[in-house]
Amino acid sequence: METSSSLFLPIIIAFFLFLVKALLSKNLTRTRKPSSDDLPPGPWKLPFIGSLHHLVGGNSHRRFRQLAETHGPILHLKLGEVDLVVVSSPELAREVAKTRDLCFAARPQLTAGNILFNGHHGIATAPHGHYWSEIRKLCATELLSAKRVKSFAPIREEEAQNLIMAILRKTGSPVNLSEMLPYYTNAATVRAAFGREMEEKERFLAMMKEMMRVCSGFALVDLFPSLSFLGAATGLRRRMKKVWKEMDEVLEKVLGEEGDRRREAAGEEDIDEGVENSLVRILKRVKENGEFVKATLTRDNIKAIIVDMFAGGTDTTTITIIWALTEVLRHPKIMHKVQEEISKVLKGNDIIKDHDIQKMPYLKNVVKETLRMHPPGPLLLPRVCRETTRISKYVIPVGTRVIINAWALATDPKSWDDPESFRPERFEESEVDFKGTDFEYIPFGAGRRMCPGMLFGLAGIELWLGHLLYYFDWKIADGRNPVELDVEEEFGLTLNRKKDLCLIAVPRATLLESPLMQ
Ligand code: HEM
Repeated sequence: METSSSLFLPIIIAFFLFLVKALLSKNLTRTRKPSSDDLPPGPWKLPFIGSLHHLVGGNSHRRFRQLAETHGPILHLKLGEVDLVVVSSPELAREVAKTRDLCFAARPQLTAGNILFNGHHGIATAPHGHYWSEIRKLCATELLSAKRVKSFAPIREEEAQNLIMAILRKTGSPVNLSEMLPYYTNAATVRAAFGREMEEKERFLAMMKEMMRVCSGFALVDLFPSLSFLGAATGLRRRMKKVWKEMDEVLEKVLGEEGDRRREAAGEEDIDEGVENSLVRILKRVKENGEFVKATLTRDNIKAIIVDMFAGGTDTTTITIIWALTEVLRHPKIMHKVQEEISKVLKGNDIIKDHDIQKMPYLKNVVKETLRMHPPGPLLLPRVCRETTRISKYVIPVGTRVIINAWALATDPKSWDDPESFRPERFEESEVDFKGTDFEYIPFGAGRRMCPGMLFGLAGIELWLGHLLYYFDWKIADGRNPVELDVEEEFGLTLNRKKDLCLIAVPRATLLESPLMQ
């Protein structure tokens, strides 16, 4: 949700379009009044835009926390025509994502979801129902299961080594890690999804980027659904259709090639294991064999699922590594402790393997602490109330969008000692985990809609971060001390570091003397 001051121009345009429409029809419709006095409290609202002005001038997770400090841990806001409830305490988050999970298991149906993939859903935007529960089951048992994630270990290791060698080639000059990292994290996802490198990888990744850009914008039409012409007036529909057309072309080609390769391989004893194990192959098998009992899996669904894996997985992975690296560089003692831990585990064998990571609890706690302070999805993904219900003593009308401010929960002094300090050791002293049962810490969400890609994401983050910390020391390009790195944020679809992370890599003996150099 974009909340910069640039929000106002589209609002003003929308306001005038609204007036014109109302005057032409001579039927000035009133904004629906709250259905009951029992709605949660919230800040004062203006006609037409509702509470939108309260979100200007800051990232929304921080604005919501400020509003919660004044009005309490459950807030009601009106964003244009849309009712929004934001919860900011572990007890209320538990009510939404556990006690009344079924009531809040739907996602809002937004313009993007209806245009991209011809309205055929992947996972994240799929309405709660048979299709969604079948695909979630498939994620748990096959697509993103622990066994499948483990089977991708060689891909992760190879891409991690490719990343290290690419950085090594730039020794002495600044490396923009915010630009370089996605290339390798995406390459690993491409290989997991399609079973091999992709001919049109550059084009596909550029399309993914454009798709994320189009979707992260402020979609006015989604806040004023009665003014459906806004989608055309703001050019959003046209941009979405254009992106989808190109993305569809690339995906059609990949799916077609995959079929050709299988036909060629039929009869051969050695069918390529990577292709056999790929996410696309599993999905095509499920489609061909009609393995979904209560729903149909279409070709467009397959494309949407693959795009969801990229959209849900690559940005979140890269951002977490960038934040972890930033925090570790700001805390040299932590850096030293991680390097020592990795050395100890490797015992002179200087190539980090996926399975080594399980013996590195401190590195894992660095990642945990990063996800506490800098969750890539600080507000999780929005849910929609499927039937009128209550949270605490307040009425939540059907159709209300509900957001859990996971960042506020994870930085609340009532739950955390010294929450603003980066201290991985706090997880040595506590049992709190991110598996969706400790509601003060839910960076992957909780309940039925919890992230199905947690294991896949963590496996990459831990391995790549381990590589970056073990094989290099780092300096800031402008000569400042790394402890001075800033932690300024920018929130679009995900919570990014505002400035790109540009560093100079200094290869350590661990790299120069390692088998990677042979
Ligand atoms: C650091 C890594 C990641 C983080 C922090 C993260 C976080 C999240 C969060 C907060 C949600 C919403 C949960 C809710 O509403 O309760 C989510 C949903 C989702 N994530 Fe992730 N994610 C990560 C990696 C991945 C990866 C690697 C994939 C796939 C390969 C993935 C695929 C998805 C999908 C498909 C959903 C939608 C689930 C649904 O609506 O049923 N995520 N993720």
